[in-house]
Amino acid sequence: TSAANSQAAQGDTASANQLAPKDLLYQYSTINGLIVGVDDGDMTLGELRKYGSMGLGTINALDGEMIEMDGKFYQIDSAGKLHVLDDATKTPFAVVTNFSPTNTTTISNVKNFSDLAAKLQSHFTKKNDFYAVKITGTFNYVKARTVPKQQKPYPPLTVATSHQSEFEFKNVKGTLFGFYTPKFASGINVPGWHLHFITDDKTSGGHVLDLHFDSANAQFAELTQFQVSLPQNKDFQNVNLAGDTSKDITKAESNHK
Ligand SMILES: C[C@@H](O)[C@](C)(O)C(=O)O
Ligand SMILES: [Zn+2]
Repeated sequence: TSAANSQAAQGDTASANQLAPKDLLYQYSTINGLIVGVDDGDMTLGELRKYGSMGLGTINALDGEMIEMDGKFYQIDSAGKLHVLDDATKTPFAVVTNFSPTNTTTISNVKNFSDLAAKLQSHFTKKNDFYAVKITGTFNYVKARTVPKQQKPYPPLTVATSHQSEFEFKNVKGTLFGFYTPKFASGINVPGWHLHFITDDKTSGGHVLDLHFDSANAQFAELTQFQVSLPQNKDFQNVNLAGDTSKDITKAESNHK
């Protein structure tokens, strides 16, 4: 009947325009997948955008760092150069959200990464939610890395990151974006803070290893929904993901020097 058809049409329209909930953390694959070298995925960035407008990750063959800003995906390659990624690009690991910050604050006198983490956490009311944060401003110093493209058979992430390029930005205008994952989800995602960086002039950036700055603006979103899309390829489905990877995650994700 025409009523049923119009109802169905409305339904289709709604689903077509349906944005993922603003309190959802959506990820494709797990950090343990990358840790053991599952560096190819089947999720395209065009598909990933349906779940979030802001995010981070990498692209197939672990070819550099990826950051999503307002629905646009960027790669920072091992030379530290930024490229716009097209929707057909695939990712083996990405974390996104429809970023709708619920509160904004100024973060000041940040000495290093762990000081930033402590200052951010002081704004959290709940210890076991996920959070997204966007930090904008001029940073006195940002140290960021980019991983080089890997060849098959892909090595563990700790091996790939042992060949990473590191870049030091001084008095740089840019944006840090990333997520806080509670420790209980370690292995599915990176426990604590995982931040990527993009310069305002969109020429460079990377995975944040360390930083210090006088003052910047921070916007937070509390994420109470958590969705993991599990790759159905044999690479992911055949590996053992049950090991304790906490030491490897720390080694691969944090600053060494
Ligand atoms: C490419 C990697 O450096 C990644 C996914 O950003 C990470 O593990 O931090
Ligand atoms: Zn990263």
